[in-house]
Amino acid sequence: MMENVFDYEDIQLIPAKCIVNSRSECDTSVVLGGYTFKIPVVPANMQTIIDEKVALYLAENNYFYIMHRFEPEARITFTKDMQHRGLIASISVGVKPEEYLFIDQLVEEKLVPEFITIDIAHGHSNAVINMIQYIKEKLPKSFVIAGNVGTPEAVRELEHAGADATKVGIGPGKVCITKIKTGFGTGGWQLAALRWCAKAASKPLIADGGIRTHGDIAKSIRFGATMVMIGSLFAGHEESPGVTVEQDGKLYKEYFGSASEYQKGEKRNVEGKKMFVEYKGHLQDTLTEMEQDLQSSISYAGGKHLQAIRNVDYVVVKNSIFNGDHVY
Ligand SMILES: NC(=O)C1=CN([C@@H]2O[C@H](COP(=O)(O)OP(=O)(O)OC[C@H]3O[C@@H](n4cnc5c(N)ncnc54)[C@H](OP(=O)(O)O)[C@@H]3O)[C@@H](O)[C@H]2O)C=CC1
Ligand SMILES: Nc1nc2c(ncn2[C@@H]2O[C@H](COP(=O)(O)O)[C@@H](O)[C@H]2O)c(=O)[nH]1
Repeated sequence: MMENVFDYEDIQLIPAKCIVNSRSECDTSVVLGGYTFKIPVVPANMQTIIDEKVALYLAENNYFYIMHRFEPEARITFTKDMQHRGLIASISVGVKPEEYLFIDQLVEEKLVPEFITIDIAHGHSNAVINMIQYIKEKLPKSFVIAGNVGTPEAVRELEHAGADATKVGIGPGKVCITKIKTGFGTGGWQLAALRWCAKAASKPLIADGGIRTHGDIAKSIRFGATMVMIGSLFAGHEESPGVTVEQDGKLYKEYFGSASEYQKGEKRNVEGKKMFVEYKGHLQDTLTEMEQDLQSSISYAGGKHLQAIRNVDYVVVKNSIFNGDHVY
């Protein structure tokens, strides 16, 4: 049994002496797969979070992106288009037999996506291990992100199979009902699970799900993440692909799980739900605010680079950091 578990809301990082005169001196950039990105954040590869337009915007502006896998036939054209523009191609795959044919098709067309993410709910499986090995054999230059996992054994096995990074988080997502329907996952202790996985990881970890505030990004870095994947905080933008609805004069955007009935088109093995989040303007405003908040985090960590956050002390303040306040 795991003891002393905690989640984002239970932790406060402890400030160290500031070494900058302005937060603008703090550098939030991160390197993944040999590419440098502006912030250690990637919008979730879900259909209400990213589409071709959002992917293009992110890539053109040096933000990491991962295109979803729910329009499988569009991926070849997408990869060609992005690379034709001199941008990275970062796509997702599943593990069913047709996905092996898709990898073969990439090879036939001499297309090598810079990033391929294997996007599966229970990533600690032979199905994912076999897919990692297949991609690494056929497209050795593609950077493979594999997941999702929630244990050090899983991180070790996927890294051993050839994954270049692993994605941690089973059940902490805002539209996730895995924890309720199956009793399993890292929901409620995602940050502690990340720390546990980080002890085994020899390659980058992506913390996926459960980020509710920008401070949670810094906390993820502190506990071992190189990057964080975020869904709900990106769902409410003008550019977000989810449908916009109006109720009582207020705008909302649709956000649904990749394992929801809405995504699957059927009620079979449903582990996700749909919700509406408040409309919050343009994507770039959120990205800029995330960058500024992270610059501030770095200054509190007493450094000039993200790495400084890794070294700070922390306290566990069980469920109390909001003091009854709302997040915003
Ligand atoms: N991060 C998270 O907590 C979660 C994320 N999701 C998201 O939902 C989407 C759908 O995920 P997923 O169902 O994995 O993908 P798929 O629907 O593509 O399923 C992939 C394959 O794995 C099998 N499979 C799925 N779950 C299990 C399991 N628990 N044990 C054994 N085999 C399994 C499926 O068969 P069969 O359906 O017949 O079992 C299928 O053959 C993904 O985008 C994923 O990221 C879903 C749940 C949790
Ligand atoms: N259990 C489920 N998890 C899902 C589903 N669709 C996506 N996800 C995961 O959630 C995160 C985003 O989390 P958020 O807290 O930032 O909103 C995403 O990246 C997936 O890993 C689903 O249907 N069921």
